Amino acid sequence: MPPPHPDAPEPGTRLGPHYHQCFGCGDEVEGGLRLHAEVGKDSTILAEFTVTEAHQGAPGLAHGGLLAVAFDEALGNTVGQMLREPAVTGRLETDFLRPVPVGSTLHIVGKLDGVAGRKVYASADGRLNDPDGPLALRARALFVLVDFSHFTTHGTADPRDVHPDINP
Ligand SMILES: CCCCCCCCCCCCCC(=O)SCCNC(=O)CCNC(=O)[C@H](O)C(C)(C)COP(=O)(O)OP(=O)(O)OC[C@H]1O[C@@H](n2cnc3c(N)ncnc32)[C@H](O)[C@@H]1OP(=O)(O)O
Repeated sequence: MPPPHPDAPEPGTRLGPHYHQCFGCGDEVEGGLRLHAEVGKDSTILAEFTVTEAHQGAPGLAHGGLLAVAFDEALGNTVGQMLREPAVTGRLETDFLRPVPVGSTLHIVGKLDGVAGRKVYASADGRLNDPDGPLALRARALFVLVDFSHFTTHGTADPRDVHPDINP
């Protein structure tokens, strides 16, 4: 494992949305997850979001795909903040261990597991209603480091939309 980038934010730093219209963390998306994140100890990212009625798959229960979005977001933040390089999800694997009811808050801890060339491995646990609550989900992901042009070539991004810190 490489050490975190020298410019990686310090533990305790609150991380705002990386993009205001991001479904995972944006504050301008109706029904979005509005996931909040901060830097934890030992190069972890602590993220949380509260399941609302907009996130249901069955009556009163969170949709599994939306829970996977939360992990994609938390893990993407872990990779991006700790390595300070743009990356995209190549693979995301999620174990659903317990149902997650509407109204509950999911507490996610993401960590880097390794880097091999452009491939970055990361994993996360999600606990119900308390950082020490019952384990509800586990996820593992492979992110691939990309040049910033990925977002301008394939998307409509103005660099400033994605993250002010990674403007060329
Ligand atoms: C900086 C500040 C940051 C701030 C925080 C930001 C927070 C952001 C939070 C956002 C969170 C949300 C985030 C989102 O939702 S990101 C949105 C969802 N993801 C995508 O749209 C990605 C779409 N895919 C692609 O663009 C390309 O396929 C990529 C770029 C991934 C690779 O195409 P590219 O042509 O560039 O590279 P390559 O094909 O030579 O592959 C390179 C290496 O990777 C390995 N590989 C690739 N795919 C897989 C796979 N599926 N399983 C296993 N391995 C895989 C591959 O074998 C090779 O390995 P090796 O042969 O070298 O050993």
